[in-house]
Amino acid sequence: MRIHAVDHPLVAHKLSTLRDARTDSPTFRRLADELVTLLAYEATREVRTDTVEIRTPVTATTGVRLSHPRPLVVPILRAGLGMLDGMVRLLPTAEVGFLGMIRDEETLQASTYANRMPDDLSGRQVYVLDPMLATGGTLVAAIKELIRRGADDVTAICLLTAPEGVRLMERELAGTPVTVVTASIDERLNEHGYIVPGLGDAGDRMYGTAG
Ligand SMILES: O=P(O)(O)OC[C@H]1O[C@H](OP(=O)(O)OP(=O)(O)O)[C@H](O)[C@@H]1O
Ligand SMILES: O=c1cc[nH]c(=O)[nH]1
Ligand SMILES: [Mg+2]
Repeated sequence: MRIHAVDHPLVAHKLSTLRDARTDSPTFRRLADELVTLLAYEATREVRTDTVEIRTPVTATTGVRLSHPRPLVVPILRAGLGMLDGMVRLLPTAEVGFLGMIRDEETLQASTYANRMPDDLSGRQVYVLDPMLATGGTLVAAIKELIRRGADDVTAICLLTAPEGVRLMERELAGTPVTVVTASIDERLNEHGYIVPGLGDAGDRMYGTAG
């Protein structure tokens, strides 16, 4: 497993406003959308392409186009849904699958309540969207399911990650073709499993359901 923390002033600027407890839901959604597009630029660096012949108004030349089969984008509901538009803006021809997962607030164990993805992912590049990698339970379970279905190249885009979650991913997904692209590796988890300094509950902040 590889992890890549994107070091860019625009990412840091947008992330700081996203973290701010005073940022309202509409602004939070807009910033999450903008951030995922910036992270997706890095995350798609190795998207598969084919060489094609093209003709400009001046001459014949070669170009590239995205390979078939098309990449699959999988947002993890709820909060990952807020990253989908920003991702498909860069990959408009991608296919989209859905995983609904929820973390128990007491045990911090993740469970799956919705699963709508192609059964056979053999030879597919997959991009998983989840803003928060905290304990790592959610993302490890999601990626194991993708690999079980045959995915041979998985990239997770997470706005924030915690070192504890990164370590779980490294342990559970050792030797698998998985990359995590993130805007930040934060300090730690608190006693409730929240990322510190973090941004709170991403789903609640995105959809205005906190409190
Ligand atoms: O790394 P973990 O410890 O598993 O935690 C991360 C998960 O927690 C949040 O989802 P949540 O369960 O709050 O669901 P929601 O998106 O519907 O709010 C977040 O969006 C991740 O999916
Ligand atoms: O800090 C955290 C941890 C898990 N899920 C969130 O939404 N936020
Ligand atoms: Mg939540």
